[in-house]
Amino acid sequence: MSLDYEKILADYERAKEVYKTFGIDTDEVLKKMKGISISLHCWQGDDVTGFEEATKGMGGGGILATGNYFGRARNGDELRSDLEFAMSLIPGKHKVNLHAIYAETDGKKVDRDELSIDHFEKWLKWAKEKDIGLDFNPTFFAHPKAQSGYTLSSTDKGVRKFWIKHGVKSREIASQIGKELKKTCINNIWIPDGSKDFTAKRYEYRKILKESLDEIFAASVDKTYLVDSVESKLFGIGSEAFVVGSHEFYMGYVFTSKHDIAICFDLGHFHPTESVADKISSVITFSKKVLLHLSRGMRWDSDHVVVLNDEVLSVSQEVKRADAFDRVFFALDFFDASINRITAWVTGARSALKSILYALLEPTHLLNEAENEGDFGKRLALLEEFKTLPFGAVWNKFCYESNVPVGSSWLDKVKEYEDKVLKSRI
Ligand SMILES: C[C@H](O)[C@H](O)[C@@H](O)C(=O)CO
Ligand SMILES: [Mn+2]
Repeated sequence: MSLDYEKILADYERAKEVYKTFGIDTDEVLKKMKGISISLHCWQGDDVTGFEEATKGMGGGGILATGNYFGRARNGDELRSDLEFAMSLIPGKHKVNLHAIYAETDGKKVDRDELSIDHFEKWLKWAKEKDIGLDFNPTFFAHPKAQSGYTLSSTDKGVRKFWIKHGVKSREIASQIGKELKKTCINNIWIPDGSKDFTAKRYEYRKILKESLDEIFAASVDKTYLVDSVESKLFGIGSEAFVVGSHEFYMGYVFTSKHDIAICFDLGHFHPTESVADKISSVITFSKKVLLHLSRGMRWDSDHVVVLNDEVLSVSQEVKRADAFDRVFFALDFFDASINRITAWVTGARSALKSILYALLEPTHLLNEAENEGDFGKRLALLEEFKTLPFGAVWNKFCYESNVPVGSSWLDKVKEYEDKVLKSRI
């Protein structure tokens, strides 16, 4: 269903008046929205397969994309074309998040410890053409040297050395990507290390991980555009009893390191009743940057497509209430192979952006006023009133102004692309 411009505009003008009575200038909010970018994870497009011939389908590290929908991107050109198409349906200008396994090596075997910026030339050229930023992730899974379940915390010196070198190379690549594009490039380290069952060696593994990270971060790289970050996890498939890189471990690490390292919170990496939204203000109090991996855990870290749920909304509200959009970076992290992968990207990205818009439209000053007056009933009542403000009309205007389909009409375009492009990949 699409709406015509006059209707979008009329609805918007009415919404603008309503928000004005609550002290919110919707035109200003729309201006802010145009400057907000989220990082689209390339791995939704191919079920985290990557382009390395030797490791394709190897899996591991608890990364599991379930489903068998046709049309998975099989190479860089297909993945870029799918991303480009997805981005044409998402309002705003966004970044693309790469993993090291998306290197393009012209058929040559280049192991992860030998990767360089040259292997990402096509991505760079494409990003320059599109004037978009790229983020980066070393890939510490789906590799023979990760099959023991330990990488940077391995007790095997050879294995550890290999992964440290991969970590160093990845930082170099991310730094160069940032410099080439003149845009921040976040290099996020997530490792799968852990144990399926009880271990008596938790302390030993964590000491080793600390040493490995120290080596990776000691290597000098130009940080003009590079933001380092580390991502924790509570448990994973195959690491149910113990995860070396836990939340406490990384909190300790970033707060004691002399290097400037952000902390990454993945919404699927905590106990289901734990609120990631609540963690943001704690971390930024100490001037640390935060990377968010927006995801949707279904009973566990299942990496379902992001929807506009309470969790995602509260995360955006916390960032808005702290006015921290310059210190908190939004990225998507889910992989669903059971539905059209472009529908997955667009749904997740549009929902993430809706949460940000919803948060920016919140008359937070009225909540603060009520709280300062000690009128907590008013605070609660206002929160409830805000839920039915005409947010949808502002969202539609944002889509319209961004030249992307308004309403659900983007689904027709996905269907066309599916028929024309994806079906031929079967
Ligand atoms: C592929 C990603 O790097 C990965 O999903 C990681 O960020 C994660 O969340 C692992 O559970
Ligand atoms: Mn993640």
